[in-house]
Amino acid sequence: MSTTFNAFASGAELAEALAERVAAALSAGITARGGASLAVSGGSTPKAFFATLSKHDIDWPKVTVTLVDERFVSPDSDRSNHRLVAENLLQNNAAAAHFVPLYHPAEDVEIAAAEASIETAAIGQPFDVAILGMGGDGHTASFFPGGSRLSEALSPDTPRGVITMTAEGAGEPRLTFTFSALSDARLLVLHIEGDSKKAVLEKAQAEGDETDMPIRAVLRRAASPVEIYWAP
Ligand SMILES: O=C1O[C@H](COP(=O)(O)O)[C@@H](O)[C@H](O)[C@H]1O
Repeated sequence: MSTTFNAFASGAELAEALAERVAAALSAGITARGGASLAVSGGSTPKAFFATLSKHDIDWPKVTVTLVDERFVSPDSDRSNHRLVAENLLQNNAAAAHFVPLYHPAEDVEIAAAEASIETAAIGQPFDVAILGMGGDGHTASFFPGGSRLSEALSPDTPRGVITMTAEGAGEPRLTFTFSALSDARLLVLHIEGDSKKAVLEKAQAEGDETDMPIRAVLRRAASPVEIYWAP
């Protein structure tokens, strides 16, 4: 599928433009289907974008927000993507949105993933918007190089849903939507910042094995066009 590269002079300019793009896509989804869905990434990159989007005038009660991936940690952990979203996105006007977490306080991560799959199945699919990030190792969502269930997560034969992942570079066990659940989002964005991430992207765009840099699966065979948003 195609990719487009949108470069901005600063993270603040990127946040404004991306929030504008996402707000328009969510409003279009609400007009067309009565509600809209937004799956967002965690990590350090999206904070400014979240803060900007949270102030947009959207019919937020009709928006369902979930996470692309999550660590198996409770929402009070500073490693929690749920916490990041609660503190930065579900604020201001966006406080009225409906949030569906991936983490559940289950006995183990497999049970949490099963519960997350059931609850997120109620969100209309495909997602109206999915915002992916990318780590310095070329992971996206929790598709980590060397991940315990990487080939299953990336396989087009694996249905939509949430599965577990463990990997050396991942820290805690992870919960992640499968490739099938993310790659056909009506608006599919890869949001990265910094020169080092641009270099990682360029490496991913060159030849090489998908499992070495799982972002390649998205760049090469996502069902939807990938809009890359980058700032230094
Ligand atoms: O582990 C994660 O990392 C990636 C990238 O995070 P960043 O801190 O380098 O921006 C993120 O997209 C993913 O959601 C998160 O769980």
